[in-house]
Amino acid sequence: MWRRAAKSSSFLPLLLQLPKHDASLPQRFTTGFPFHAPFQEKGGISPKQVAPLITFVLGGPGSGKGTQCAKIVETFGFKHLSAGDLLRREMISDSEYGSSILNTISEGKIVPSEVTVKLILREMEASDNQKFLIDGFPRSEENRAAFEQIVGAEPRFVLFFDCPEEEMVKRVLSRNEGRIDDNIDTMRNRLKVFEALNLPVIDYYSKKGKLYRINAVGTVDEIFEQVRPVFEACEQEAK
Ligand SMILES: Nc1ncnc2c1ncn2[C@@H]1O[C@H](COP(=O)(O)OP(=O)(O)OP(=O)(O)O)[C@@H](O)[C@H]1O
Ligand SMILES: Nc1ccn([C@H]2C[C@H](O)[C@@H](COP(=O)(O)O)O2)c(=O)n1
Ligand SMILES: [Mg+2]
Repeated sequence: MWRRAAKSSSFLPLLLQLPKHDASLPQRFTTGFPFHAPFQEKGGISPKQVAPLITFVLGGPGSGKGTQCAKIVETFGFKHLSAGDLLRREMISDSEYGSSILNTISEGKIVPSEVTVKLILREMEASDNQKFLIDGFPRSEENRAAFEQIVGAEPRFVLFFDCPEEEMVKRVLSRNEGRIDDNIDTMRNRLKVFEALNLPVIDYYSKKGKLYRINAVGTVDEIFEQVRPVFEACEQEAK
């Protein structure tokens, strides 16, 4: 569907650079990671052939995802990939897609999935870390399906920072980081998009038994004390 829509989109040139399946290429260069390879085999397997541990971090705008990710990185050594940060970086780079991303973010809408997945995949491939916190993604069912299709992997678990709207509005409007979407009009749209597109994804992971709901009201440290045991349990499992 996105491909058809993309025909008249200014995102099209970027979409055309997406990795395509080519049986003559090593899988790593076609789908990013050889997720279906026998990861546990001993000997001769490069670090890139270890299955990555992926955690999605979801929640409404201003719910505190980025703030908590910083603490998770510090405590548990994950690589933090914020989809919004990657898009903002692409937006201010020389990329010809910058203005399309800017318009989409200014309106509080969602950038085509394949663009965002490509940016995430590039960072995953460039990283030596095998533990990824993917923040603000997937924002829609389309995001989720594109990740599964292009990267070929699923998250081990998903965090959901559950925060009341009025608290999110208050936090976003006092964030003061110069973000183009930190204004009341864009925030209203972002909240609508969150409810219409993001909540169904959260529901999907809940039904799969992968969702950890975190009460996102309280101090940063209080909230982190709910997050910590999730990662400690994950570390125990890996031993
Ligand atoms: N527990 C908290 N209590 C009060 N303020 C908080 C708390 N956690 C984060 N903040 C502040 O709220 C603002 C939004 O937090 P943050 O950027 O982490 O949210 P986010 O979920 O990543 O938002 P977005 O989706 O817009 O990127 C920041 O200014 C941050 O310092
Ligand atoms: N999966 C994503 C993530 C982000 N965006 C765009 C639209 C968001 O409003 C904006 C800011 O993201 P945040 O920093 O709040 O995570 O970036 C998107 O289109 N798709
Ligand atoms: Mg954020």
